[in-house]
Amino acid sequence: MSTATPQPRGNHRSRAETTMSELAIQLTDVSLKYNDFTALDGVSFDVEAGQTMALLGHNGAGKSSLIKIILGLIMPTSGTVNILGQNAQESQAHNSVRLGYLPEDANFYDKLTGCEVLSYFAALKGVNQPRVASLIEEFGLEYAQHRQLKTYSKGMKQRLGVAQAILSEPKVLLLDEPTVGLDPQASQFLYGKINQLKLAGCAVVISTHELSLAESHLDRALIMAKGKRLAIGSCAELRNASSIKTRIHFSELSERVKTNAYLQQFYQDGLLQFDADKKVDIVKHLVSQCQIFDFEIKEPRLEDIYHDLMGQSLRSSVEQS
Ligand SMILES: Nc1ncnc2c1ncn2[C@@H]1O[C@H](COP(=O)(O)OP(=O)(O)OP(=O)(O)O)[C@@H](O)[C@H]1O
Repeated sequence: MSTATPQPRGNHRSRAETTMSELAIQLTDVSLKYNDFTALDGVSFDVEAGQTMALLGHNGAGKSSLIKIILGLIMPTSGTVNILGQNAQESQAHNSVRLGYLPEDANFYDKLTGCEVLSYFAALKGVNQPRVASLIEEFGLEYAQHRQLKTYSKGMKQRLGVAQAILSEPKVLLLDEPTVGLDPQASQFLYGKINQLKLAGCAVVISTHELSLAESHLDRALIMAKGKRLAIGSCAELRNASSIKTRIHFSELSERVKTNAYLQQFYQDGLLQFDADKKVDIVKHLVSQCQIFDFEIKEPRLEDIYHDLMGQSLRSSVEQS
């Protein structure tokens, strides 16, 4: 089983350089049992302020359970959870303003209007009415704000749910499958909003099955399988952990590549195929030694990496049984 452990990350500071106060979310060795069933098994990860972490995994992998633990809604059976520098359970009341949460299948009382729902949460969180009005407008719900929720479509309810989650401009935002039911424009708008919050220092955790959408917006991903951490890292780090090769296609004659002492080991079926961490060296050789400038690099997408790592995990658990 491949596991990408957190390495010093491109633009990000290494763990040693990150001070405790910048770690918005910190879970250490967290396990959770529902009666005899182990839903989470020794999961550790952290999220820095201003970073987006995607939670990925099969149905029942434990993503929603992790989010509820971060919120302090359920207690882990063991392990520690620190949110914004405080223990999650002890600081639950205080955190209700600093944390924003969109539950999976968010359901509000459907006799209320959209405006009433947001105003209710605004009152709970001490948020003023102009903020409610501006979110209703931004999320394209102005025309329906005085209609009861039972007249809303799924996507309209989801927009309202996301508006509710970011109402108090939280320091930690937890979104459980936020793009389900959203049309492509609304999804892009949501990720745009998330980017704004990140710039303001918000740590964002998104549980999602929509990998291609999440890929360009996440800083790191945590891949869960059967309650365990399967892999964690940036897309580049996960690529390195995956067995899927990066490929370079070139339109020019490949004779120079075939005969190059370094490149020939990666040459196969008319293209170069190699592990992601060799990319820089290979491109340097192509350009400086072979004078080949017209080529296309095809890196594995997050979805391919996900399936590969899940497959490796499945094979390893079959071998162990
Ligand atoms: N209250 C509960 N009582 C018993 N088992 C539970 C409870 N809540 C969740 N589980 C179990 O814990 C496991 C993890 O559930 P969880 O909802 O965290 O998964 P998930 O990764 O969010 O799944 P999905 O992608 O389907 O939403 C599942 O096997 C689920 O059946």
